[in-house]
Amino acid sequence: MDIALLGVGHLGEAVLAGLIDSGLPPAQIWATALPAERAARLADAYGVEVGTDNPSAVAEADVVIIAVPPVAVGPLLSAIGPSLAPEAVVVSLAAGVPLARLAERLPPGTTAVRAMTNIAARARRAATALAAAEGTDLTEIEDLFDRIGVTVIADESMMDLITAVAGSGPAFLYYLADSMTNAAVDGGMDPVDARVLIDQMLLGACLHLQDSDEPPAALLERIATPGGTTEAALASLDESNVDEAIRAAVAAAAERGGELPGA
Ligand SMILES: NC(=O)C1=CN([C@@H]2O[C@H](COP(=O)(O)OP(=O)(O)OC[C@H]3O[C@@H](n4cnc5c(N)ncnc54)[C@H](O)[C@@H]3O)[C@@H](O)[C@H]2O)C=CC1
Ligand SMILES: O=C(O)[C@@H]1CCC=N1
Repeated sequence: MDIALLGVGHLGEAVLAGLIDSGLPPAQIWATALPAERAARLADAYGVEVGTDNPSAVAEADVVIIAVPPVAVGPLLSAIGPSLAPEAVVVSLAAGVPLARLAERLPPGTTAVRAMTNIAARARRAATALAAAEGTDLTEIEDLFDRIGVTVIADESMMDLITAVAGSGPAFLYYLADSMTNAAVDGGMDPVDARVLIDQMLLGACLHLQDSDEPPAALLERIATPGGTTEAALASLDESNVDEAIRAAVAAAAERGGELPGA
């Protein structure tokens, strides 16, 4: 399968790195990035063809992955439309750009897919949701995204909410990591030790959560020894309405997905 990856920025580079790490031959990937100096740097770093000419990059591609900002999706699709192979599948990673909008800009009959993934693609631990018109065979695209993590098929009506929890989601954890690290360092902990311990705590907790069939609330109770330190922390979080704040943050991200220029 030949893949074009257009607009390799933060997310695109994570996807590129993950795909190559998964064993996808670099010769099967044609990427684009701007400006030309960035394209050259990426080509050196990953050993793939990286140029700035989108129509040339898609000419041989079976799958075209769009990783440009939402506002740039429409013009990009119009530019590549005439060069797309007749059976090409176009997968947009852009937040908030509906399938209908993709279809409007593509040649009639082109298969369009929305994929919401995240920055953990680099570590091949992305959480990806795919949405497409009813009846679309997503097997090949699912296999492709399975190389860089876990993939689910979703209804398009869920994509803004999925963007909030899966696409933006890692930022919520980095926010927590940042706050905890600052608290540890402010309390006198060595910054290197704080980083090592907090990274490992997050990784271990997430692996345990993924391994367990129990809901997060049940795992949380097991840490909270009656009358102990965790209870004190949880009471403080509740007093600050952190649950409400997280729900509001998810809602704000989802709402923004519906408002993005390009949507
Ligand atoms: N950053 C993330 O963690 C996530 C991002 N997304 C989506 O991925 C897309 C990219 O986001 P980021 O990587 O954060 O943005 P970014 O700004 O880091 O990357 C976009 C890249 O596209 C390039 N670009 C723009 N127009 C181009 C064109 N016509 N041809 C070639 N390259 C072009 C830009 O130079 C830039 O390097 C967005 O649509 C965003 O909604 C989705 C999920 C997670
Ligand atoms: O912040 C954004 O708009 C993109 C989409 C999800 C994560 N980053």
